[in-house]
Amino acid sequence: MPDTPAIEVQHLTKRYATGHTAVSDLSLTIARGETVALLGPNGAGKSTTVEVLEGFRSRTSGDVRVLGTDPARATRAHKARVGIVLQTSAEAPNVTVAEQLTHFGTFYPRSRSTEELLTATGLEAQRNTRISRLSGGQRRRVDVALGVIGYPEVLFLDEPTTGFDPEARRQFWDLVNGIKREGTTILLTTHYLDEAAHLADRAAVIANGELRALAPIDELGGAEARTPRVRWRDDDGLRHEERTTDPQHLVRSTVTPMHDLEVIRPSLEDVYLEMVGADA
Ligand SMILES: Nc1ncnc2c1ncn2[C@@H]1O[C@H](COP(=O)(O)OP(=O)(O)OP(=O)(O)O)[C@@H](O)[C@H]1O
Repeated sequence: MPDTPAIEVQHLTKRYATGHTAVSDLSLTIARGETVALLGPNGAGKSTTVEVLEGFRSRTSGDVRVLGTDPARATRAHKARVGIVLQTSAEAPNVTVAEQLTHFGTFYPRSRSTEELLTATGLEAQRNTRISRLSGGQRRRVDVALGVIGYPEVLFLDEPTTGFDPEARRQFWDLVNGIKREGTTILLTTHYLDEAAHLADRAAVIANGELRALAPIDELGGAEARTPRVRWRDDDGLRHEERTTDPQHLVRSTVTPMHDLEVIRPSLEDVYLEMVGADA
């Protein structure tokens, strides 16, 4: 059924045994081939949501489908269509990179060759290196190689570049963009807004277990949130602030002196922080 959305979440609620509601009435639909970034402060409910979608966690109520299947009732055939890159890696430390990739390939009905994966992840030079000897960034690449080994139609990436240096992060983005171009649907959890801006078609902002926004990154918060602000002090030292799409006009048409004049264009971070408010 190619018309089925890749991911469909309707009114998902998860209440833990502690009584804490981690996710509350969350609904979102992700089309096939789309990359969506899940953003939100610590404790917002991102991991809980993703774990329900991965089939690792039960839900209290609501309907969830991944490739048309309820992950709570997933068969082996369904699991083979989904790639998961968790925050913590599960590789065997004493085998080499090539051995690990070849071994995992046997778990899938159709798998990428070890050579293709080594090239795609830039790990050719480490093919005979034991996993325990890899740097954190190299290990993360192995994680991703294992996540995409079975040609997944949906890929879950949970904070994939935490701890990366800026260059490694850029290389990793190239890798993910390549996977994206193959038509893979990606749900990416990240705390880096620049990562979301580079990789995602849309971002879902979650705070306090609730979906606050789901929109293309450059439309998050709506036009109002992106309207520039003009700030100044008058002769008496009083502060003024106005939002306007035409700061030049405002400045020209103000007849009284404007001191400490500033024009502030809200950044993605400003828009995000305003959206998550006191939860950040
Ligand atoms: N097993 C659990 N039992 C009880 N409460 C939990 C459990 N796991 C998570 N929580 C709580 O549910 C809320 C949401 O947690 P979750 O891990 O989904 O947030 P998150 O958005 O992924 O946060 P982070 O960005 O820190 O990873 C938090 O208040 C957390 O303390």
